[in-house]
Amino acid sequence: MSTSSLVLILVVVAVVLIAALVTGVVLTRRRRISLTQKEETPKPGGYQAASGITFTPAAPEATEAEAVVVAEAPVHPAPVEHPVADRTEVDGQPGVGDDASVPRDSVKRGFVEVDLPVEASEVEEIEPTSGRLERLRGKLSKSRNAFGTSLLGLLGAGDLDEDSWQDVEDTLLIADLGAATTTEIVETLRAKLAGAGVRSEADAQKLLRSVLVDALGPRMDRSLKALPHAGKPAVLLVVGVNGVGKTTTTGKLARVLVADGRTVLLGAADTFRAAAADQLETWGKRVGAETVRGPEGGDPASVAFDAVKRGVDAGVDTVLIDTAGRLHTKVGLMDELGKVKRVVEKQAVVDEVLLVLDATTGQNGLTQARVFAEQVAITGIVLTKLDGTAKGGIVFQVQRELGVPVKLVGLGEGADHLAPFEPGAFVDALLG
Ligand SMILES: Nc1nc2c(ncn2[C@@H]2O[C@H](COP(=O)(O)OP(=O)(O)OP(=O)(O)O)[C@@H](O)[C@H]2O)c(=O)[nH]1
Repeated sequence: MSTSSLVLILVVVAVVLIAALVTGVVLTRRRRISLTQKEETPKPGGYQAASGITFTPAAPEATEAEAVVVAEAPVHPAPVEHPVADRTEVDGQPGVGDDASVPRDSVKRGFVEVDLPVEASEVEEIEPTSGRLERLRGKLSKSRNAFGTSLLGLLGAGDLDEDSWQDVEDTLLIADLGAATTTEIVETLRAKLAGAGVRSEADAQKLLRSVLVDALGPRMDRSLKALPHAGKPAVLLVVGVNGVGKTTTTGKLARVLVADGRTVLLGAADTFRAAAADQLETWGKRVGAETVRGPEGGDPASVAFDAVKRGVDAGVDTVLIDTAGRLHTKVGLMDELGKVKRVVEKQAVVDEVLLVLDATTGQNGLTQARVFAEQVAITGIVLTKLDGTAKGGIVFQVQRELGVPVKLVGLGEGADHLAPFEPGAFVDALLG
């Protein structure tokens, strides 16, 4: 073999080796890029499961997008906008400076930034809601002294003469049961006492208990319509004149719901009182609930609208709206209340309109109740400050007047001093 043939063979072998090497490198790189892309693609549902389990236990049915927004809700009051329409780049190149737009996955980045452990540790322990009325029965001591004790003393004494029956009637009237309820109760007691053979205070207590419980409409539906339906949150409006305890009740109610594992959003539609929104926001923070508020003196209906919209977008279970209570005798405020309800109803059903009444105001509270009931359909009454009055009998009267059940009672300024109203437990507390 000549030298030139040997050189030719070596050159051919070298070319083949180089070609094989280049092909191998290219194939290897392609394979690695392909693998990296697969790893970056999220597994279906993986993101949703993580956020749902960790942050949204009350809404496992939420879609992936909803779950992410809900997870952000307690810590990011302002909704994360997706300004797709504002995207300025049209050539596929990233914008710079003022032309830069938010990437499509910006919501997920927000989710990563959420500092939940800190927020969670600040959320307070909430007292269990069941049995609260029994636990708080001591708070009704003023009414018990004025009402139960004297009634039992009168009835337990045996046969009652007309003067004693007059005393029974006066006791009921002084306790604010109202004329109609008092007459009804006295007539029932007279009829039953005659045939029941009451000989001791224990007999009298048993009879009195059953008559009073019956007068409180024990079969009225006192459940709070506060659970989501048709994929939307329940919406509750809290109404009443100023100072009765609307904001406090809204805050206490948020705690009750959170204690039951619900997600809550608060709407500060009381834009008339400077501190009301701050007060509500503080209540919200204590249970990790977001508060939507507007400018002071702003349009309450607009705040209520924004709150419900935010609640729907965030997928919360319940939206509680605290309304303004100034000037209840002025047509303006009542018109405003009607407007708040109508505006909210453009987005979701208003499930409850809770009228808050201050039990210490007696007849004045009833006058307020009538004015409010003419404007909006009241679905439930919250009677506050029962701890501060000897006139717990207002419960009987207000239910009778409005034909609407007392659903909750306020028994103190403490954060958990709000109890579901239960006729049996209430009468037991009054009778000792
Ligand atoms: N003792 C007692 N005080 C209560 C109860 N509920 C509310 N309060 C107090 O009543 C006062 C007024 O309560 P708010 O919640 O600010 O009343 P509001 O109706 O929102 O008042 P405006 O915002 O002015 O309309 C506060 O000092 C509350 O602590 C209750 O059940 N018992």
